[in-house]
Amino acid sequence: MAAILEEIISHKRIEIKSLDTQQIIRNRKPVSFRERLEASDTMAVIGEVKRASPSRGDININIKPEGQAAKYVSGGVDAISVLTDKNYFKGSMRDLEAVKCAVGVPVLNKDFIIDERQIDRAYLYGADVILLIVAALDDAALKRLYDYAGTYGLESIVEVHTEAEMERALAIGPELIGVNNRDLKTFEVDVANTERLLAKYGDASTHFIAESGIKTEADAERMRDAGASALLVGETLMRAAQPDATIRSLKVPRR
Ligand SMILES: O=P(O)(O)OC[C@@H](O)[C@@H](O)c1c[nH]c2ccccc12
Repeated sequence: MAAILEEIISHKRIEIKSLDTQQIIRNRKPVSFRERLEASDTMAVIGEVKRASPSRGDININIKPEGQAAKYVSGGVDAISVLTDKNYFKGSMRDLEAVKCAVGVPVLNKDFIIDERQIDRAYLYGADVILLIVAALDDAALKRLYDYAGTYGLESIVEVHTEAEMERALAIGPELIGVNNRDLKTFEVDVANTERLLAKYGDASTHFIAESGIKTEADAERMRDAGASALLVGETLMRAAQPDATIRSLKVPRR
């Protein structure tokens, strides 16, 4: 496993020790991102609320997440991702809750999920979608957490970076696969990673979401031509003077 990811996960193991097992009343039906994606005739865009990151340092730490989310919605965003990891990304579950209260589009809890209690918490704070990072989980845990999220009606984006991870992801038959263009070992970002992986696996009956390093309309077209039907965009939107205009430019027509 990549060095930084390893460090984040070992910190996460300590952090989750203080999470309680709780009886959760399952009276909320999550909003489907997959349905929205399937109904869209343009590239779907997931806008991310990301205050900081280990590779970029502080990006926009004093942002009001609900205000940023409202700008994304006015640009026609299809979902909003909220980084909730505190230590490395300066986010929180309160950021997620604030966004959920402010918007109607599906909300993704972006974190390093290794335990069922984090999924309980995601549901409790209003998430509709969670992220499962293949590189952070063994096959049994990946399957177990994927199925557990499903019991809440939460959708999972299963994230891969390499061919080996793609094979492991496809083995559980997920509806949504995120292809990360960022190498968590070197922090290098290369949108050609999605092109390489989808050239080989693009025929699989799943939706592919291109993640990281997407800046321009030309990038969006490249990801579309590679076979992605959605984009996950963080830094570009967090730094944009007008995130709504940027989102509009990324929602390129589907093939
Ligand atoms: O800011 P960018 O380059 O647009 O990237 C967004 C998103 O892909 C990135 O934040 C991300 C992808 N996978 C993750 C896993 C954990 C934390 C963060 C991420």
